[in-house]
Amino acid sequence: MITFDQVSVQYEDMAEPVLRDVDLTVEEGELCLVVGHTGVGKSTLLGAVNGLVPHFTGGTLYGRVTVDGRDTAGHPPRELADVVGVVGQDPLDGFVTDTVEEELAYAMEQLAIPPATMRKRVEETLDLLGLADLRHRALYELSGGQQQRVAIGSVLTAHPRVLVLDEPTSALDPSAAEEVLSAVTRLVHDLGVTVLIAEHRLERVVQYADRVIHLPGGGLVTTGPGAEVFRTSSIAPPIVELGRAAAWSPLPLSIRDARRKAAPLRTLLGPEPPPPARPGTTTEAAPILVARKITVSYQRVPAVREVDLELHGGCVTALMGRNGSGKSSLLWALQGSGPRASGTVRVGTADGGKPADPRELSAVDARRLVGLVPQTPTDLLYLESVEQELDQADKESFAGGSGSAARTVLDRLAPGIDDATHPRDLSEGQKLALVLAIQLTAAPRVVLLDEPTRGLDYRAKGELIRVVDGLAAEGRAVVISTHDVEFVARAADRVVVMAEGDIVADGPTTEVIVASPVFAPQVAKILAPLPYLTVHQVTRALAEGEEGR
Ligand SMILES: Nc1ncnc2c1ncn2[C@@H]1O[C@H](COP(=O)(O)OP(=O)(O)OP(=O)(O)O)[C@@H](O)[C@H]1O
Ligand SMILES: Nc1ncnc2c1ncn2[C@@H]1O[C@H](COP(=O)(O)OP(=O)(O)OP(=O)(O)O)[C@@H](O)[C@H]1O
Repeated sequence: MITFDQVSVQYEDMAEPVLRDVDLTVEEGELCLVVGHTGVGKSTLLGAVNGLVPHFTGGTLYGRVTVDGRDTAGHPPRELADVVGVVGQDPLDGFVTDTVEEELAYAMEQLAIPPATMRKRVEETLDLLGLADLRHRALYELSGGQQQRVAIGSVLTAHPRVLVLDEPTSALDPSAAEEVLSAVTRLVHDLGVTVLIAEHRLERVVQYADRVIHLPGGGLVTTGPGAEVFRTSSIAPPIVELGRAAAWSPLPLSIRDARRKAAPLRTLLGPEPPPPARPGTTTEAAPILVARKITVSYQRVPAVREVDLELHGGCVTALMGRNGSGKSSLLWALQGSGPRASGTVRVGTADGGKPADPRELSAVDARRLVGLVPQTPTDLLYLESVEQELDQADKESFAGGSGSAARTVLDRLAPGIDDATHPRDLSEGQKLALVLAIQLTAAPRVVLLDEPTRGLDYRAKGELIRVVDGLAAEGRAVVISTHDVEFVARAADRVVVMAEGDIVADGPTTEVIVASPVFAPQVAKILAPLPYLTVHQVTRALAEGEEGR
């Protein structure tokens, strides 16, 4: 269905080609998972399938890509739209109409599908993706996850024979992600649709993949069954890390298979409580931020309802909850620039002065109290090069800055980004790393991160955890709004769960997520009822057990 014949892609300002002499065949009805580190070329590979690369991205494509027999060199994306449906990383980028219903119908209109069929498919898709209540909503009024659902729905309605999904679940809550992926799997099994998915949260997708396409770097592409590729790959979901640590063979890729193999491991770990998942930072007694009765409404519809929240220095809090439950709205209200219908926010200053409401300060002063990295980080990038962005951040931080603080953070999160690169040309993960670096340079006392792990690979997430640990150790309060349960298991001391604008759970991470069918990480599911969250806890417990003998 898809063939790559000696394909190389070279972008103008890069020394090396992103893809080099790639040969690849994807059969009809196959679901292939595309994996690789940030910036390695996954989006480029996917973009070549519908001609987006190089028709829209620039650069040069050598060799030949065909889809359903059509050569993409001679067919721009528009002429492939009846065969290939594409969902890109940023849903807003792809929207062409104004409302949910219009967007779901748009692709079908272009293909001149009869109105009665269109109606039926729109209704089916609204139900499938839980969008029925939002059908008349303007797209820009939706939460990030709701937008991603629409983007996926608008492609599914056209019933393409090839689906190309670039991180389709990055903004979805865990249940929505599962629903979308099982719907896609149904299309594969029942209709023979061919699917390519690039995804960093492998824990969500490995069990659905027929085959894994691995980009190890250097423009190379290798493929094989998941159980083989993950035996040695440098990126692996927790289930694979656990399987490797326990020497399970063949490597299980579903929770069910892993649980079957895990009985001896459970016995070995025994009844003792696991070692802590995180290095305990000492939490300060007095809160840095106190929010009381925060309410946020849009056109009088409440998104956040009278929420009370206290944030302590040294503590990392994860903010979780379904798409549209009010997480982003709460963060922006705390930071001061978002709408707040009522309620108060008080943030203590570093010098022990009178607590202030960030909403009442100048933007620069507010940013030293509360920093927020938004869900679409590109909103904060407006200069011409990476170097200019970093310099600007250093200038706005402490008294002028030394000119290298922002670069240091960036290099930890995503090494090797050239100063001269235009921020627009960075991969999604690289953009996020840049914005994080810029915000963290101002060293605010309260750091709010909205979905920071979108587009980050495991290595970058590990770095982000170290950065976050560092912030907590310096006595800052950190809040991370996220759907990434594996990240929460490793990064958070406390979990706050929102539902329909209210806080419905608040407690230590282990207590809140271990027994939750939605929020439990893979290790917890595999080892239940033992309260383990991370592979690291398991390997440490095993090592301590060895020493004890
Ligand atoms: N239009 C472009 N012009 C110049 N360079 C580009 C362009 N698009 C991507 N690149 C560069 O090519 C490399 C591969 O980018 P690509 O987006 O394919 O990576 P990726 O594996 O999808 O990354 P991520 O996991 O972060 O999405 C990156 O170094 C990126 O900076
Ligand atoms: N500008 C707006 N106008 C109208 N409604 C809005 C607007 N922004 C958000 N909403 C609605 O408010 C509710 C809360 O949105 P919010 O973005 O805070 O949710 P969230 O928990 O961050 O979601 P996600 O996990 O999908 O990012 C949602 O139902 C959303 O549709």
